[in-house]
Amino acid sequence: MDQTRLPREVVYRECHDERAVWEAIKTLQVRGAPAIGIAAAYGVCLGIKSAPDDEQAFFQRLDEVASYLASSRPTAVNLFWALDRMRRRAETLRGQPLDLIRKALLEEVRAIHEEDRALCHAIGRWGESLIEDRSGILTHCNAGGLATAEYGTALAVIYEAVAKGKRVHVFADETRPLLQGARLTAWELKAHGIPVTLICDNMAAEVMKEGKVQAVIVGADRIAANGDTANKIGTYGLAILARYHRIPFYVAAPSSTFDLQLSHGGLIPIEQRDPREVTSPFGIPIAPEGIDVYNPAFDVTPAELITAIICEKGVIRPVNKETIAAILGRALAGPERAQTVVK
Ligand SMILES: CSC[C@@H](O)[C@@H](O)C(=O)COP(=O)(O)O
Repeated sequence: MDQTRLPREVVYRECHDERAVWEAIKTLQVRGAPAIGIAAAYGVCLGIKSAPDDEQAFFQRLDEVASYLASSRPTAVNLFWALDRMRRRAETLRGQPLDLIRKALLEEVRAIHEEDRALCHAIGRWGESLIEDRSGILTHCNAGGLATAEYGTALAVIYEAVAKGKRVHVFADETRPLLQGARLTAWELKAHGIPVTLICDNMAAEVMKEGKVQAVIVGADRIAANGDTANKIGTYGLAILARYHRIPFYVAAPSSTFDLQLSHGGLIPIEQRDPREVTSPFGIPIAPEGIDVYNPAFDVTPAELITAIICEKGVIRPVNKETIAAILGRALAGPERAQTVVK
């Protein structure tokens, strides 16, 4: 689904080669950390369709395609995680017929896709226990079904709480500059019949002060080993506001969003985007021509401001490198750590 067309129209776009997938990721037609990982992994399958019949040239092409897709966006680690997983799967099959490797890679991406669905539902089940009946919940950007295989991360917690009969009211931050909250989260929640009120980003403090918010739940693009979390720009500010108002601040993300190679959030690469997203959102000029613009797409919330991280394996609380390592069940320097293609 081309997310840039929402909420006005639901349009599906077919990608027939890796370039189309790269462009769809870059331009946010497909967006959200898990979703871009899944899309990129499908892009690998498209890119090796016409790879040469010689094994060495095949693997070289596979490397080129994976590196190319990894250059589409820098912050969400799920992208690199999914591409690494595809490359590792291919490596285990060296020496086998190339058609068998192609088939195995398609099976691998289908497994990644299916697993993400299951992970999101598990996140919802763990997170639901943190939500009280009659809660106001504030969320930022879109961490819903649109951003994942299905159900979402932050929104999975809300869907599950509602499924359990809890009465919730969601406040969706509009999420400047690209309005993922207004265009996507408001649309998605409304479609699911969840009560939702759209607010401008600069209204969050007031809404909290008025006692309308009992929890903040957001997704994540990359979580460092100590729990520092990169998510859509504006998330850090919300965490500070939540701390001041004594409101719990939760991050919901699958284990593929953790980057245990990075000891702290200062090492997370932050995507800088086109200034025109700020000066001419959706093609409408709103600022003087030639004005200087700073447009980081993400910020990093320090672990100390995060009440808990909800992942598919459980609730990590307090958030620090020991609790993260314990719940994720792998040593910080273990052999399974991601081999990032490009950062
Ligand atoms: C489950 S999606 C989590 C994050 O990827 C989401 O909160 C976010 O920041 C997405 O940013 P975007 O630039 O729209 O891809």
